[in-house]
Amino acid sequence: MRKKVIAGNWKMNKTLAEAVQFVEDTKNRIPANDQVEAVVCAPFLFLPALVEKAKGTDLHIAAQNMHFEASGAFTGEVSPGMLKDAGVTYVVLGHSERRAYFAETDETVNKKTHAAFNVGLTPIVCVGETLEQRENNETMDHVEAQVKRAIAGLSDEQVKQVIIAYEPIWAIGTGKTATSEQANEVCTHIRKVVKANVSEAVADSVRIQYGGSVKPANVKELLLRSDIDGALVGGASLEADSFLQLVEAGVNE
Ligand SMILES: O=C[C@H](O)COP(=O)(O)O
Repeated sequence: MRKKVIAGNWKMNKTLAEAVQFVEDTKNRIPANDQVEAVVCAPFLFLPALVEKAKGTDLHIAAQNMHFEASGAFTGEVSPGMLKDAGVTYVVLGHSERRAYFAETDETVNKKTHAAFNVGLTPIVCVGETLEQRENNETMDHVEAQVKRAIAGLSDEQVKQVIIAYEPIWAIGTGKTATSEQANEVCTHIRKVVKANVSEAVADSVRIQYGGSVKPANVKELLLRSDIDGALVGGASLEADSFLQLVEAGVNE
C-alpha cells in the first residue's frame, strides 16, 4: 500500500503568528494512522518556528522552493543544507508558479531534485499542463517530458522516494478541479512513464499527488482513484479545520 501524502501549500500567505497558530491548532489533531502523511509547505521565514512547534507530532514541515547549489553568491536564495539544518523534511520543486514567474525550468528542477536527495530532503516535484496544451491534446506528452527530465540521473531508490504532484495549471486556484477521471488518467500515465524509464517495482511504489482546487468536498473522490496517492492543496489548506478534513479524508478512504 502506498502511504498517501496530503500537503498544504500555503504559497505567499499568512503572518508568522498565524502560521504558528495553525500548527498549534492542527498538530495534535492529525489522526494517528499509517495511511496518510500530513505536510505543510510554508514560506522560508516561518520554517524554524514551525519545525519547533511541530516537533514530536505527525505534522511535517516543508519548504516551497530552494536553490540547487550548496552555497555561494546567490543573493536572496536558500540552500538545501539550510533547509535541512532548519529541520525541514520535504521541499516542493518546480511548482507551476515558479516555472511561470521565476524562470524555473526542467533543468533546474532536475538539479534541485538531486540537491534535495544530497541532503536528505524528500522532493515534491510538480508537473502539469496549461489549458492550451490540454486543448491541443498535448497533456500526456508534456507531462511525460517533465517527469522524465525531473528524474533524470536519479537512482532507482531515489525515484521511489520522489513525490510527484500532477497539477494541471488550468485547475490551480480557479475552482475548476479536473474530474477525478481526468486527474487519474494523467497520474496513471505518469506511473507508466516511471515504469518504462525506471522499473515496475519503482512505479508501483512512487507516490503521485493531484493538485488543483482540491477541497474537503472533492478530495475523497480523487483519493479513491487507483493512481492518486494524495493531494497538493493551496487555498483549502489555509484554514486548520479545512486542512484537517483533507487529512481525515485520506485516513478514512
Ligand atoms: O500547490 C497547490 C496548487 O497550486 C493548488 O492550489 P489550489 O488548491 O489553490 O488550486
